[in-house]
Amino acid sequence: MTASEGPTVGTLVLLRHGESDWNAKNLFTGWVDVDLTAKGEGEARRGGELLREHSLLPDVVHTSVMRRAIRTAELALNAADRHWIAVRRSWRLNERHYGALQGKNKKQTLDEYGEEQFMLWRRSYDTPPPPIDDNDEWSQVGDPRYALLPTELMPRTECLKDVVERMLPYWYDSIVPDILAGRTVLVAAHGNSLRALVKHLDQISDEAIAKLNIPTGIPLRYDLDPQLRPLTLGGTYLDPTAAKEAAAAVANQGR
Ligand SMILES: O=C(O)[C@@H](CO)OP(=O)(O)O
Repeated sequence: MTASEGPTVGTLVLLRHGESDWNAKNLFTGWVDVDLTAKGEGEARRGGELLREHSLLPDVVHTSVMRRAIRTAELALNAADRHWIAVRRSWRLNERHYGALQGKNKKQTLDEYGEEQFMLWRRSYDTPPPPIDDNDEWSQVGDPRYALLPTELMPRTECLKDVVERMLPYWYDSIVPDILAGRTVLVAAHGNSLRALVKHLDQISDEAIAKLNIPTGIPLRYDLDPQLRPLTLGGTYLDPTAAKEAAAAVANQGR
């Protein structure tokens, strides 16, 4: 980690949702709107306690439009006694759309396609999985929450590059103004949408981002300078030991 000198303009806190039903079942999830497990609810509450213990109290929260992120934000903010802050949501913070892999078991996919193809789909920057069929039971076509989304923006699959491209307009238009106003901003989202944001913030190369995994439920703090560059590259997890272990577990999924 390197630190640069200079004034802080604002503080960003990234929080990946707690364990979901499909994390527990080891299934590719993407845009499927699964709920938190009891363990995931506990992780979300613990995330909020960490915020309180570190006096890191959000003024505003941005979430995806998916239940697991929305509920994580609510549970965490409740635990931090900040349940009353302003909330904004966008599909642009959604998890990466996992295409035809949605609903598939990660271990079975690894066994069927082999390590190289599995990791290409999971962690390469620019290789999306095959697109999901509109009639697939795990397709989001027809989901009312995307009714106003122009058809050409509705993904059928995404690689991380696609996520960076669809996430950045929301970052610049909605999150950055809150940061520049000096607010402490909580973003409650997903493993891959947060990897996309961290890639942008830390200017991580297309190759190196493959190795970065974000643990569930542990707040990651970024203090940003006026150019929105992190004062500490990689940010700071509020519980670094737990974060290291949990990130390694994410990396090993499927095995
Ligand atoms: O299934 C998913 O949508 C994601 C996050 O849970 O998984 P992965 O870490 O394999 O990209």
